[in-house]
Amino acid sequence: MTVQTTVNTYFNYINGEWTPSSTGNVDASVNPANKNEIVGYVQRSSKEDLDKAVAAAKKAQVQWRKLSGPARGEYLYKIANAMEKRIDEIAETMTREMGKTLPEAKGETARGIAILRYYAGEGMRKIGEVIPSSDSEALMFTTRVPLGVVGVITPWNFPVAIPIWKMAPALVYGNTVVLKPAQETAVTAAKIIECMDEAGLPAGVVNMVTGSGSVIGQGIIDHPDVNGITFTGSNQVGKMVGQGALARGAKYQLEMGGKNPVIVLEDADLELAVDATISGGLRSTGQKCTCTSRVFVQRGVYDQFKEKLLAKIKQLKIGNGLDGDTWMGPCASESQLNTVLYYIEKGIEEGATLLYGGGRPEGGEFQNGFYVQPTVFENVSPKMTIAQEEIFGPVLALMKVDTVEEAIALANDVQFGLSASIFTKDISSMLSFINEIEAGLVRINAESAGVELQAPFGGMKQSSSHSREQGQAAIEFFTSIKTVFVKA
Ligand SMILES: NC(=O)C1=CN([C@@H]2O[C@H](COP(=O)(O)OP(=O)(O)OC[C@H]3O[C@@H](n4cnc5c(N)ncnc54)[C@H](O)[C@@H]3O)[C@@H](O)[C@H]2O)C=CC1
Ligand SMILES: O=C(O)CCC(=O)C(=O)O
Repeated sequence: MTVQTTVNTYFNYINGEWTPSSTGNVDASVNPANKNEIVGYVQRSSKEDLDKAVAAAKKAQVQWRKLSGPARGEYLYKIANAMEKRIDEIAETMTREMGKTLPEAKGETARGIAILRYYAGEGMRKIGEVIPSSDSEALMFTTRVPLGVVGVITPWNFPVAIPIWKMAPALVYGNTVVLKPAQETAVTAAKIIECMDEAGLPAGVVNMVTGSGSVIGQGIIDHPDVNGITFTGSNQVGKMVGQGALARGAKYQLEMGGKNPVIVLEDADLELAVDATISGGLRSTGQKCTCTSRVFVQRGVYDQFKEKLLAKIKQLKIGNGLDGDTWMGPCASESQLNTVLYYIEKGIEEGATLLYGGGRPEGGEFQNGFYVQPTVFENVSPKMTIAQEEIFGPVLALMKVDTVEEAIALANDVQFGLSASIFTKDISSMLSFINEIEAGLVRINAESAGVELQAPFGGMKQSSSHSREQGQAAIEFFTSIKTVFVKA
């Protein structure tokens, strides 16, 4: 057992001040690689704390929206610089709090910095266009205005990138923010906010309130002064956010689950397909909404693909994400581990064949962490639970197909439509896939996970609210268009 000497307590950030919750209660954020290690204590806040944060954001918005886009962008550059100085500390905190490996955590933090710089630049780009009026003496154009106060509700799987890809565009387009990060990764979130504070962001422009989803998340949904809500997380909660926001006329944006397919055709580069399936399915312990979970392999290469896949998976080193040779860390929490184990049991119960993994690794350092083995099933039929529901763990379901048409039809036979990949050299198979696949991210000869910050991100069907985040698409959510007609 690790002996800890000091464990920091992290406060809410309200109106530019680090503020303890009025409840006096805190939650321990634990290290999923070693549940005896507490990474920090975070506030278990009340509706009263949230009300203060929303009031601060509302007040600050009056001045913040008056700044020019380039001036707001300058603040984002400063935040990026502050984060860059602390990249190692933030990445290490993320690994200790959430479990992903240190290189992944560092990559994610670097991505957060790049996102801030991207949106800093967006502060200088156009926000409207001139449209010819039918009146030749009039000027007609569009401009954009901020929504006001934006509630940002985020999950634990990308504790830096997701809050930043929501907050950076919110801010640059003139909104103020109340962030409610996942309680599981609230220490990492506090470190991002510390960088915002160090960058001298005016008081109230960004606020953070930590606590339970049912109190603080629901409080954001219901708050009359929160004008827009951007959410990433489970479908169940996403629907509550959407319905609650709609009921009071607030704007909302939801990014939710995936059940992402990979199709491997007979002409595929099998080494590439195997590596991409492993990376797309098992990196971050399968805890990405873009993770590969179903693999449709054409009959002629099925056995070869399976053998290569299993041989490589057997080599993967599971362990603490801080250890240099670890490839896959633990699940992010005990509850996520239990969810993954539940789905593995369900797969076995419903008659799928377990090819590899299926349980918790035993012995030594694994005893105190939320570890699970990478797991591969075959003989999975399309209606089985493990072929339909999001698992959010390192579990792959292999399915044999005869044709590309069959593969695409089965790939589409789920409620989700986030990301999808195909491995082939045949241009007509690629084109059928691009046209027919029901997914917001369509990937050819590349893994299903992998998002570029300058491109639109979002899903079809039940994976999102049909909106897109990131890149220039973000302006659509974080602003309202005004169509202006001017006649002298
Ligand atoms: N699409 C994605 O990126 C993610 C999907 N998930 C899926 O969700 C499952 C459960 O993970 P959770 O962390 O429990 O996700 P969740 O949807 O419960 O949590 C996401 C965020 O919503 C907040 N929240 C929870 N209840 C709320 C409520 N009633 N009102 C408003 N906000 C609320 C949480 O505190 C957190 O900040 C995972 O197993 C996975 O399948 C989880 C995280 C990310
Ligand atoms: O794959 C990525 O980088 C982003 C995935 C994502 O948005 C998520 O898992 O919530």
